[in-house]
Amino acid sequence: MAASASSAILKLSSPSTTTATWLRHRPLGLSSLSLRDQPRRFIVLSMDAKPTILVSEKLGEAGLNLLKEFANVDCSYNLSSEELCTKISLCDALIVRSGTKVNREVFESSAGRLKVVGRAGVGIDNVDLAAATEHGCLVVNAPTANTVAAAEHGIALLTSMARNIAQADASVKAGKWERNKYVGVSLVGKTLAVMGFGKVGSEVARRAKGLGMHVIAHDPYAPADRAHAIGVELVSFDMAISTADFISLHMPLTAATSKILNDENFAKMKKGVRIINVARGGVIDEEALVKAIDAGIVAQAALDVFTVEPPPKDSKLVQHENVIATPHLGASTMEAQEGVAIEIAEAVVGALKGELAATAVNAPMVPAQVLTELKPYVALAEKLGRLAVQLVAGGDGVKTVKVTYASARAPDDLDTRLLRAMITKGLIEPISSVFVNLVNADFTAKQRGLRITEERIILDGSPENPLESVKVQIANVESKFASAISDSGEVTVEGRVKDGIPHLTKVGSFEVDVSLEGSLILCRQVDQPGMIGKVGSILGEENVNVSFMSVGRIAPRKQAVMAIGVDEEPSKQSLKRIGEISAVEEFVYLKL
Ligand SMILES: NC(=O)c1ccc[n+]([C@@H]2O[C@H](COP(=O)([O-])OP(=O)(O)OC[C@H]3O[C@@H](n4cnc5c(N)ncnc54)[C@H](O)[C@@H]3O)[C@@H](O)[C@H]2O)c1
Ligand SMILES: O=C(O)[C@H](O)COP(=O)(O)O
Repeated sequence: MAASASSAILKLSSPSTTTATWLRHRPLGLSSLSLRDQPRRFIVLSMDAKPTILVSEKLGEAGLNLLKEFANVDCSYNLSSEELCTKISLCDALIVRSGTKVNREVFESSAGRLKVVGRAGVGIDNVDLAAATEHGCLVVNAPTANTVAAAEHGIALLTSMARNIAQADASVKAGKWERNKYVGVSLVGKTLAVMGFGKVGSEVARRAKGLGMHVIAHDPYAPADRAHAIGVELVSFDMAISTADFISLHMPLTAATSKILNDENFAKMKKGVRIINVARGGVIDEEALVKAIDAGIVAQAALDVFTVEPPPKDSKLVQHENVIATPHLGASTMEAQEGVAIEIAEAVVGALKGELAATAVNAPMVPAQVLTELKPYVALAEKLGRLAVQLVAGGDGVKTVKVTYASARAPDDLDTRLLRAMITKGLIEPISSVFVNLVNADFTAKQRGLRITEERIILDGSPENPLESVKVQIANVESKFASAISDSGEVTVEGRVKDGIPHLTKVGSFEVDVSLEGSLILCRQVDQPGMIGKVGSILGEENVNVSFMSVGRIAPRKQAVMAIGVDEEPSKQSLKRIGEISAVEEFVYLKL
């Protein structure tokens, strides 16, 4: 195919604006339909019916009020898993604390309607993140509002364990006066090992220093200077557990931390060590802990969290006289619960409105100002993906896609994750029943064996706009519109944003200029007078409004590609008549 040439533009009506689609979902009220049955039109939720938010555990009043301003709120506590699965198909968002298991079945039962899971707290080990991501469901948490409450509870357990407060209180209430039995141990000068030096761990460390303790910490990912700043030394795991008089656990429950305190590690501890756990029950092998207490290795344990919550009534661990227990109260202060409720309500409402959440757990975080700037480019990216895949003969063969961004911005000043996700959405949705958004785009591409590579072209000049152009190329495929194959052999479409509107500027090697709205007809023809009129009158006869027309040609009277934007879908008969115009060599109709 010859190189590109000049392009003539004929603007016929003014285009309307498009809306960013990073978390677009299927329309409300269609949850009972299968994915395949559902229309391929996506809407931004806030523009349509009021969403429904299910709150499955007690949430602070201030948060509930925020939710109610925006959505129908269903507060249904203590649901069985079956009840949750039944309700979820009618909900757009779910808000939980640690007591609700949001497993794969929940996402499957939602049939695609659930867009956001909000965890009103830190730990997300009760949410199946992989399943959420696969279903394109965003998970957000409230990571900061209960930090101080958890740290204070850790210190409360530490001090009350050291002075036998719980046992002594029970004894006095039972009418006894056992002053010799409840002699405690002092904290000052003792070594506390903080395992997990994150938000809660560092606050515990700070407070323990105030009690005169020597504080060390183990955290493979914590920066040493943050620890030094509060006078804490970061040490190895073995050093921490073998030198400590008190061990306080503050790491998340992950595959790596599951049962990290086990027989082997209890054996390394100092005899008489005391353990505090306000993290997650699963980080301790509870049977091993009972054995370690019975063997005198562990003198006492103070536990707020358990592998199974609530623990069985006859739990040896809970019943042990050297163990004090609280029912997962770390985050339960009035202040923390109000804070958590507001934090999660804002995150969930924001996500439902299509804003990117700062506390997203399973999606890349794109700051709001970047999102605003990228909005028209997001629409462009999705449309280029849709066009490119529809130009492929038998779209299923699409495996290798190259995206080229031309920009005057420095490489680290352009976040392309959102654009890549939207190109992926555009590439996959027209040829499948899969729904793609920012959350599941990379996963879905990988699952379908779609390899997307990205390249940057750095342009000279002032970087007023984030991007000059975006080019999408699909390699190793045939096209149903041969002119869409560029000189280098790929199906190629290129576009840019003009006055906030996405435009198609190149097809194959032909330059065109057509605003990307409605649908598009591409025709290759021998350039000659009267072509625009002929096509325009066929469409006009059936009242199809032409929004844009542009002709890109190699040279006068040689081959040209005409791009025609149409507001309505032309009938098959009209398309056939366009194809029958003698100068038309090939044509294709593409839905945007
Ligand atoms: N009991 C409660 O009510 C309550 C309240 C709040 C938080 N929590 C729990 O406390 C834990 C900490 O919460 P946070 O807000 O401080 O989280 P955080 O993410 O700020 O801190 C966790 C820290 O653990 C570290 N870590 C990860 N793997 C580790 C490992 N193998 N060994 C040592 N450190 C490791 C991380 O680097 C991080 O610094 C979480 O499990 C959370 O669910 C419980
Ligand atoms: O991870 C957390 O935030 C805490 O464990 C609090 O859990 P809760 O919200 O169930 O009290």
